[in-house]
Amino acid sequence: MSDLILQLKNASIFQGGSLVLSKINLEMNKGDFVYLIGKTGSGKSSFMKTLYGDLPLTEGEGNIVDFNLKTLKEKEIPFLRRKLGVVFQDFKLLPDRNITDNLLFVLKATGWKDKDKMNTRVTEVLTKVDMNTKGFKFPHEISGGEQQRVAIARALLNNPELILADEPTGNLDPQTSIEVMEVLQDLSKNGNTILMATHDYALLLKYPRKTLKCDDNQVYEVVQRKS
Ligand SMILES: Nc1ncnc2c1ncn2[C@@H]1O[C@H](COP(=O)(O)OP(=O)(O)OP(=O)(O)O)[C@@H](O)[C@H]1O
Repeated sequence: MSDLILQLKNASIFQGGSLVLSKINLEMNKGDFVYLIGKTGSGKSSFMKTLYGDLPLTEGEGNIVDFNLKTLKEKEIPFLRRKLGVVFQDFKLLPDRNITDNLLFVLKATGWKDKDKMNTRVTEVLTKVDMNTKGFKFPHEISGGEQQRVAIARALLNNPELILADEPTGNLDPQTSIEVMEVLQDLSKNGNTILMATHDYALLLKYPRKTLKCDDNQVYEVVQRKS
């Protein structure tokens, strides 16, 4: 099996007919961690949306976890999403049920049937983010950082081949951002592949990794200087 998880060749991204990003070229292999940075409105979210099938790719080529983004059909999108773990800035937990039920809901929706296996899987992912003792709590009863850790656990449920994190620390204070970042770093050390959009430069300095910048409709690699 190839280690290539994501490949974009001259991929251009449009919103409402306007060019947002032109001719992106990118390869990500299993285990890579890549940052996507850029000012507000520079196209980070549009880039992410294209990768999880929310925005069609109309120009250039794109392959992600064995799906062709150019020919992706509406009915294939749920199957693409099952191979991706998507984490958003605003956590997107269901407010009307506790943490365990939030995760069980996703397992049910993605075809899991065996109750014991489902409970085991929920325990496994909550343990990875150190939230296993809080499964009975409702989202409003835990902090923002804890909610984001649960959202990461939810993204891990189906063993995704690629984690797409769109400003995962955008709503968190600096200390809590570091706690969430430590979780992502641990996942990366354990072989997970992660693309993270952020505008938090403090995190880039603390955890230097390959960095792509969206600016002036282009995406280019930024080389961080070691001080
Ligand atoms: N649904 C839409 N229809 C039309 N234009 C859009 C739409 N969504 C975003 N845009 C435009 O596309 C450009 C890129 O927006 P995008 O949200 O991808 O940027 P971003 O870098 O993620 O910004 P932010 O950090 O604020 O989320 C902006 O000019 C924005 O106004």
